[in-house]
Amino acid sequence: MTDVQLSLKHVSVKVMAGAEVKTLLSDINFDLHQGDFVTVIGTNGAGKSTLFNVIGGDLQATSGTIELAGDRVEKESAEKRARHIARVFQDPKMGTAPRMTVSENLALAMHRGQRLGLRSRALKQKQGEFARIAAQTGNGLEAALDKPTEELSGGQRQALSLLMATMEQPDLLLLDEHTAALDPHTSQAIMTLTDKIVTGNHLSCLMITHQMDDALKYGNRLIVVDAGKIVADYDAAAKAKLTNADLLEYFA
Ligand SMILES: Nc1ncnc2c1ncn2[C@@H]1O[C@H](COP(=O)(O)OP(=O)(O)OP(=O)(O)O)[C@@H](O)[C@H]1O
Repeated sequence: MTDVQLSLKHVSVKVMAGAEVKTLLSDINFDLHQGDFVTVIGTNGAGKSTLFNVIGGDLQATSGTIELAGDRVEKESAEKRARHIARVFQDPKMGTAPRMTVSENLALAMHRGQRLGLRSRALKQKQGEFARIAAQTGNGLEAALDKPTEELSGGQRQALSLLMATMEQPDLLLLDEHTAALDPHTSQAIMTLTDKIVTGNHLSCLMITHQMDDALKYGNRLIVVDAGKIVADYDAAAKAKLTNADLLEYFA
């Protein structure tokens, strides 16, 4: 576990807010190693999503460098960085094409970039494989392969987003409060699936969550973002000793 998969050095993001310069991220230094599963917590407005946006290229760093899977990417567009990064958002509607069926969505995600084709014969040939993949979710997705995703439950749709995001082993997986819109039971089911996929495939992953129990339970490292800075970084051993109450102090 020594390969650095993501490295941010002196990354700052400043934007103009009216006549004033607003600092969104300030001198972020952070290395993520291959297979690290890091939970990210912090108050509303702390800069967690901004951190994901600057890693993903939706926001450009004002200064500093970002290295991803050995490539310098801080000047690259979000589209170019997408070859390395998969992201799952809070809204289950964001990750799938609503009018397309589950099978069609899986076909689009398969072989990232090289589309499998959406002709019915090609899809039929893959039904067995799609059913096997969908069955991992444990929520009946395999019985809904021919349904448009807009007819799925939020939990099924988010499970599909997660499967699609991770199908081709991204260099980096960004989970942006991906269980926040789900009921507690469904949220836990998606977290169980997330853990299975991330740890089972040894993926490098950053996961933002407001659920302190999940921040403690999952992953091998925990970081705290506050006012645009990483103010705490707990490795697996330190994280194992943390309690819910310790984390809540960051929100006092
Ligand atoms: N493009 C932008 N221009 C100006 N301000 C921005 C921009 N993007 C984010 N901000 C501001 O930066 C701060 C950090 O926002 P961010 O969304 O990263 O917080 P967060 O930690 O993800 O919060 P939450 O937990 O509420 O999702 C906020 O004050 C937000 O309004």
